Amino acid sequence: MPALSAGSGNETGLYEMLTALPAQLQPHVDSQEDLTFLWDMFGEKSLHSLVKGATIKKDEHTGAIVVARIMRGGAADRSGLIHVGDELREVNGIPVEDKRPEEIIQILAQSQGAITFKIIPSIKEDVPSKEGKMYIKALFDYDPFEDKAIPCKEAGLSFKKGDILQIMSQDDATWWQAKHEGDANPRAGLIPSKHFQERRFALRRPEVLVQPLKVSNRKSSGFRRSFRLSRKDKKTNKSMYECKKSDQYDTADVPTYEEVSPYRRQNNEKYRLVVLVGPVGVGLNELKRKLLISDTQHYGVTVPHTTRARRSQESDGVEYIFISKHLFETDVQNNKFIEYGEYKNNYYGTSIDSVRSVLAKNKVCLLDVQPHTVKHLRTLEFKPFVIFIKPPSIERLRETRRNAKIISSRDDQGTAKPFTEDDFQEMIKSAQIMESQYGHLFDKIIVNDDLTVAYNELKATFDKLETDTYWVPVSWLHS
Ligand SMILES: Nc1ncnc2c1ncn2[C@@H]1O[C@H](COP(=O)(O)OP(=O)(O)OP(=O)(O)O)[C@@H](O)[C@H]1O
Repeated sequence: MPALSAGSGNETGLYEMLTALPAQLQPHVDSQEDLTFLWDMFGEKSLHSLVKGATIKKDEHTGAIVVARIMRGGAADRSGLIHVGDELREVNGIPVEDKRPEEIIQILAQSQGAITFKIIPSIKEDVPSKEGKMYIKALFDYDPFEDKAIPCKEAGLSFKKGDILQIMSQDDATWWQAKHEGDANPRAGLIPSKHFQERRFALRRPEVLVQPLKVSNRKSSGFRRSFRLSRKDKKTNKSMYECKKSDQYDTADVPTYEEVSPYRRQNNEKYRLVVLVGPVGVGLNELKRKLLISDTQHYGVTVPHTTRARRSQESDGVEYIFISKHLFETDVQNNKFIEYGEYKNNYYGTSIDSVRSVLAKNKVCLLDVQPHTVKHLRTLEFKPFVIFIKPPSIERLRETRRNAKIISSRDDQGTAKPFTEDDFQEMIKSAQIMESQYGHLFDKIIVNDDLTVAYNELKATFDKLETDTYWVPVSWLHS
């Protein structure tokens, strides 16, 4: 650890901080905002690892060189000797008050052996915080080296969508400090705060986020056997299943971070709802069917509602729940449907109660919906686990789907037809849009290339879901 010794005697509160080994410098750190450089120190206990410790800046008003930021868990933080706002007076006996930060870099770069810092502590007391107890799930990819706003790129923490981060400090409203969950390295890195990132996304949104899920002008998209139904009505080219029309565009959603907590299902709890999402024809029904027949006692699916007349071979509550148009419309008004739509002058829909009834039988409910409805299902009651079934490359689609058939609304009878090249292209395009627009809601992505491989992966995912611990939104854990 850096040693602390008395200052020059007559200056009360003046520190000298000694580091045991030469400092490692970051001479090419960009000088952005008001921050100028980052110094690194070796602690006695980590002689072989470079530990980034703190950043400094020139105070705009006083011109003093002050400590701008202490990286949580780094050597400076663990030494407990320096704090944000402390003034740096000397480096190796050389006064730095009138120096520019770049010149201080030079002094440090030329230093050999132990480095002595002379620091005047700031008067401000550290406010105790609940640091290190908050976890967030990142909903976007972040690379500090691509970020023009970050005050110090080297101090940044890169992460990928879906990573779990432990928040170490929220003292700064713009730049939080965080580390990857489970990372043995105690030092935190800078990440944009939620508020700051939301503002940036909001400014960028026109190109990046608002991309309606409209694939082409072709009126394809089959009538789904599962009553996910078609994406668009054949004649009107309108989505048949809609909760709220505006949801399709999700302009209000700016995915940045979500606070999460670990959750493991207890034996006496209901199963988590499993939501399957994917483009038309990707094989959702096929995978769902295989799961269902693998254990009919364990897996279940919802029974859809319809206003069409019951056929002689059908039973109410088996193929469909048959209800009147009036009742259906009342239920729509009362938000009873997760999705609903109109096909050939009849309504079809999946009700929230139909999901509840599967779960009440102590079964795993397999539900496939359009991705924009997922956010309505993300509740404490359902704790949904969302699986995106993704198509493989177009070459693999051509190879694997040679004998497969798609039910297309281009055919009024809803009969199955072999896949066309257009079907493949639309499937891939639609999957890309789904992933870019809703990828932050997916807990798992399974590529349906070889059916058996995809099924085995799906089955393994289900098995783990029942026993393993997962990060879920904190709001799901407290009623
Ligand atoms: N991995 C695969 N390899 C080969 N054929 C597949 C594969 N997955 C699914 N299929 C076949 O592709 C066709 C479409 O699959 P499926 O009906 O399950 O798609 P879907 O996504 O549920 O679409 P829809 O909701 O329109 O029915 C079926 O003939 C199915 O057997």
